[in-house]
Amino acid sequence: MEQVVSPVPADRALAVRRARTTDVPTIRRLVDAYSGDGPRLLRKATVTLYEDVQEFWVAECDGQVVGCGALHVLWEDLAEIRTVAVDAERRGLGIGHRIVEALLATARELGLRRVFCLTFEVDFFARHGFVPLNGTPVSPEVYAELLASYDEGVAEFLELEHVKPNTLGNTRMLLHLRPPSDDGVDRRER
Ligand SMILES: CC(=O)SCCNC(=O)CCNC(=O)[C@H](O)C(C)(C)COP(=O)(O)OP(=O)(O)OC[C@H]1O[C@@H](n2cnc3c(N)ncnc32)[C@H](O)[C@@H]1OP(=O)(O)O
Repeated sequence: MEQVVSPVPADRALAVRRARTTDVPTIRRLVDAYSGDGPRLLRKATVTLYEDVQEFWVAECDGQVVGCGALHVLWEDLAEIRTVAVDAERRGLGIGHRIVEALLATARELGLRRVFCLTFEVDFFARHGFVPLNGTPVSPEVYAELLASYDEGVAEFLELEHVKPNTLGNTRMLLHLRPPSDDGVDRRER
């Protein structure tokens, strides 16, 4: 069930918008900052970031990109939030929560019902209603279809043996989204 997270104070000039190709070098730096030793983010080739740019949202503060996050659709009703990162000097200001809110709004627009994430930041995602889960929340038929994906994140979602070293210590989490009501007002479950 989704939960409402406190907004960033109004005095901060923060905009969360869809990423552009010109943001990729900054996204590259944000990903690199957290994908080294004790990796918190999956390493990504720059070409993959360009290929996936339409999945990304960025947070811009006073004209500077200071955070990013992506929503990767896995199946008809299911997506994954991935690659959420905030500049080390701007952490703890509510930017990460704003990015996740934008990704969840996108998930609802797409008609998705469930959002998965794999993370060390359990409390952060729990604030949005994500709960830990075991296993892979898809039917055996969908599991078999997902095996056809070349995406490494999908391999992590499927808990395939060759990517298990990437995911050690991470928690698998799932959020059930409530669809927007017919009158257009999105009433969140609490
Ligand atoms: C699925 C995945 O992508 S997993 C990978 C997650 N990313 C990483 O691990 C990379 C390294 N970590 C980061 O980049 C960041 O710390 C993130 C993305 C996890 C969080 O981003 P931040 O901008 O620091 O988070 P944000 O400030 O929104 O919230 C963190 C805490 O700051 C505090 N905070 C301070 N000021 C504020 C504010 N104005 N509004 C909201 N929260 C605030 C809160 O205590 C909040 O804690 P809460 O979760 O209990 O609400």
